[in-house]
Amino acid sequence: MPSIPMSDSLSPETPKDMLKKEKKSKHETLDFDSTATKKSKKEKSSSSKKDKEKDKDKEEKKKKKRKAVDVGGDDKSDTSSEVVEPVDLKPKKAKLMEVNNGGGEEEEEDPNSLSNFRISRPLQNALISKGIKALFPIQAMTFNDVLDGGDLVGRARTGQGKTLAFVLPIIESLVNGRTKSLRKSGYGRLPSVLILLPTRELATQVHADFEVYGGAVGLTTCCVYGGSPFNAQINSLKRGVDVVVGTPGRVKDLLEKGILNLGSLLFRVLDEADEMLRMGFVEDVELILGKVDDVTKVQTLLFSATLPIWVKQISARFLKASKKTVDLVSDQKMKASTSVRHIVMPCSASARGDLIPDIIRCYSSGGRSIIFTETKECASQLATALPGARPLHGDIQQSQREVTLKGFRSGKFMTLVATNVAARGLDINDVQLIIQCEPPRDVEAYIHRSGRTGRAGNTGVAVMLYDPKRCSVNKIERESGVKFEHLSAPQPADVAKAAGIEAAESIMQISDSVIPAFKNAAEELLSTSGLSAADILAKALAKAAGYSDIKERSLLTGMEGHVTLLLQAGSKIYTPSFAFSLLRRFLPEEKTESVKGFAITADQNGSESAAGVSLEVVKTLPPLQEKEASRGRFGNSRGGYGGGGGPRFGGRGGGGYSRGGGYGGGSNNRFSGFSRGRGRR
Ligand SMILES: Nc1ncnc2c1ncn2[C@@H]1O[C@H](COP(=O)(O)OP(=O)(O)OP(=O)(O)O)[C@@H](O)[C@H]1O
Repeated sequence: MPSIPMSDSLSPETPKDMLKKEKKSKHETLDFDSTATKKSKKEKSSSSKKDKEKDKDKEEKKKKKRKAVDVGGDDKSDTSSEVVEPVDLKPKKAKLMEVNNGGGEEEEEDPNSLSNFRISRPLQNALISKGIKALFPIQAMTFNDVLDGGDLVGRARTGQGKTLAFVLPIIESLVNGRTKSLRKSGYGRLPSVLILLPTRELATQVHADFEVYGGAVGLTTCCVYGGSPFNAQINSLKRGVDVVVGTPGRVKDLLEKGILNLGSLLFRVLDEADEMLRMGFVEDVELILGKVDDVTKVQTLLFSATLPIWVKQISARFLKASKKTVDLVSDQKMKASTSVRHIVMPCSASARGDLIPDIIRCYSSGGRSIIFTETKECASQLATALPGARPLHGDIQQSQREVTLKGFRSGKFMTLVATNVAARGLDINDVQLIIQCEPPRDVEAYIHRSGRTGRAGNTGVAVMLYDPKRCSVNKIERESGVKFEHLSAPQPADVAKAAGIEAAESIMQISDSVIPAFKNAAEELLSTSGLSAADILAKALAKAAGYSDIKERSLLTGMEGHVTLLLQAGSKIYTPSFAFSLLRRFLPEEKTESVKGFAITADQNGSESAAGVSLEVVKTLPPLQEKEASRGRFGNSRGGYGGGGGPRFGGRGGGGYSRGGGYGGGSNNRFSGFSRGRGRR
């Protein structure tokens, strides 16, 4: 859809007969409305209260899983991500009737509860101390096979517990199971387990899991990755460890130096195998796997989000023919997390800095946010621009990366701006919001980035920004199986309303002791300002919330100081120049001059009943024609979307115009634009 940007020069003297009352858009449901969201949240919570009365215990358990974010309004079913048989991570309840004191009482038992698996008491205790009482499906479906010695290829969506799917049966096997007698012990022992992961951050994370759960049963673990000194790793390996977790490059180095010896290996695990391929670790991985002489003595487990040809080849070459494949994604359409609300929002690169804080305000529920950028420079710049944010990318020294991740995990700061270095596997508590500054190059990156939220059965929100004039979200939507919610940028006024409520709450918490000191000034203001007490208080709340002015924001680009208009005509609008000719016909030249860009709406087959031309301010963005569809037709057009130099259309947002007759016949085509608003924040 061509978009018409308009400057605040749209004068009030626009002919009255041209003005048309703002129509209620049929796309209104897409608009961000913080008050509506709040209302639906309240409604939702009140209905859950009723449920609670019915079954208090049940609801209590549910509440533990359902964290602060309410991801859906009442209309969620229309627009939210497609849910394809989500793997239910909540405890399953097989109900057993038991007679107790003469009365029937229901006792609930989870078939995946820890006690139903061959997990020793100390390990069970360690799991329970971390809040884990039952195995997740990928764990339950693989535990016995791994414990009994089988090779395995495992696949499950992000955040569904793939790590413990190998950590737990390996530990149990080494301590109580099949490999107990084979495991080396004593000073200088060779490792029994090798885990390969693509990044240092992931290696550190998996190492931490082995420390907690393996440590509980007396196993020691060492983590080896590049960018950190060799000495500590060498000393640890010389002393002897049971488990080595590392990245392929450093593991290979240690093997070649003769420091790491895989002669006693009982288990090897490739985690995020497809990412190791993508990162170019093919040769290293193959070399490392080839170091084991007798593969019959080693159990090999492979976990991967996708199964590209190399991963299949690796599994054919290095896993036993009897291997089992447990694939909880398989050919299901929905590859991304089903507990995440997937949103796409038009936004130009230059508007990101202003828009992102508002997105965080609207969608993070006060939790952590991770923002993904395509480049390291962009991550650094954005982290500098956003208050309280820190960058994480490959050019940052390893020691600093560790400090940053630690600070983010511990809540020292709540916004991380990262490149794909943080896309895979990172498991950070309470990440409520993922923002992707632009669509990633491949669908896997989308799946993994958005999978940093909505983990372990919790919910989350993933917002992907895109510039409709540069790219499309169709490919990612098609390949990930996600059904995106198309929302436009939250309007600063809506965000400010929510901020005002928070500011009012915080004002009420201020001690009465301040009143005497400020009362005179307040009374003076009241008597001299000419404003009502409510107006003055509104300004004070705005100040407390950090607002000094409020601008409108383009629905097409997220740019502040712009308003989006919708132009409709009774005949097809193929080019911006035709749209401009329409505008010129009805509006003064200076109005058309202020148009800053265009996009063509998707509904090419408009209503034939449209009698003439209308121009109106829109509150919600109608679906846009996809970039692929418009390429060629508008690519070289004069005054294209967001471009300068094209014909312009001036105007201040508000109202619109229409004129009957004129363009009869043909379908009703739409042409929307944005114009400068007035306010300033
Ligand atoms: N059985 C369980 N019960 C409760 N929480 C669990 C269970 N298993 C794992 N978790 C938690 O779920 C979270 C996600 O687990 P994990 O990081 O292993 O997921 P993943 O499938 O490897 O995700 P990704 O594909 O993103 O790497 C972790 O915080 C983990 O502690």
